[in-house]
Amino acid sequence: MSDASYRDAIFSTPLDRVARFSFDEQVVACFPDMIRRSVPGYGQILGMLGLIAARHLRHGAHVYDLGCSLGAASLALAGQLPPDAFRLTAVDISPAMVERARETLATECPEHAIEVIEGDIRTLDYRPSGLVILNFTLQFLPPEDREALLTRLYAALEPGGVLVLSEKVVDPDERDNAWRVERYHDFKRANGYSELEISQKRTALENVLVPDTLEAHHARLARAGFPRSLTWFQYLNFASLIAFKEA
Ligand SMILES: C[S@@+](CC[C@H](N)C(=O)[O-])C[C@H]1O[C@@H](n2cnc3c(N)ncnc32)[C@H](O)[C@@H]1O
Ligand SMILES: O=C(O)C(=O)C[C@]1(C(=O)O)C=C[C@@H](O)C=C1
Repeated sequence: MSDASYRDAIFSTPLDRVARFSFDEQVVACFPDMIRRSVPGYGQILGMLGLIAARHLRHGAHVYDLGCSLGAASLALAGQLPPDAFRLTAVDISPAMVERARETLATECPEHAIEVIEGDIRTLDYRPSGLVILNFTLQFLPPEDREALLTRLYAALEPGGVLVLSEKVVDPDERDNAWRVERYHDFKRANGYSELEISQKRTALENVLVPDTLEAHHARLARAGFPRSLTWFQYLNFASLIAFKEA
């Protein structure tokens, strides 16, 4: 997938006006490089999805990859589980993402039953599923729409089903939060991003990516119906949670 990807240089030159970040063709063209250089632990999280599925997924159960972008989470599952282990629906609202994800998944894992659909995950009709993946997607929904989606996903999960939720997070302690964000910017610099790129992207993401605290995530998952959730991964201000439906 990354073979056809360009290096992310979107925010490398000064922009008169930094537009709101959007998942358009320009982002699609460099997305694998952008997300790998911008999300600490991204590869490790993808690597765990197959192991989580192997432990929690009933053979042949349905999986959703919501806000799939180029299908990296679906691809990770297909790389780790045989074709008869699951069926999967990957969904994204960006036509440019969906087009590329379709091509990639058809080429890379033709044996697996994976469909890619263009749609809004807030209004989709969900079928009974064993695993739902929200890998850095919920953070892009308006905060007021998040609980309703999780409530619908809880209802769609089969007994024993699990939801994996990866997010950029904020720390409620101002000093701790500042430390994490500063080290995150160091992480970006170490990955080749300039001060200009870091600051212009930050502006572009304002009010587009609205992060919650881990506490807010766990409380919201509980209100949505999940009796238990835990944070299984954290790297600076990026985390992944798993929420369980009772068996
Ligand atoms: C950071 S990317 C997700 C990365 C991807 N899950 C991965 O693991 O590589 C967020 C994605 O969510 C999608 N998205 C945002 N709002 C959405 C919505 N309401 N319905 C469906 N997809 C949405 C965006 O188009 C974008 O592709
Ligand atoms: O670059 C940042 O500051 C990010 O928050 C990274 C992040 C994300 O968390 O989704 C933001 C937008 C792109 O989708 C890729 C990664």
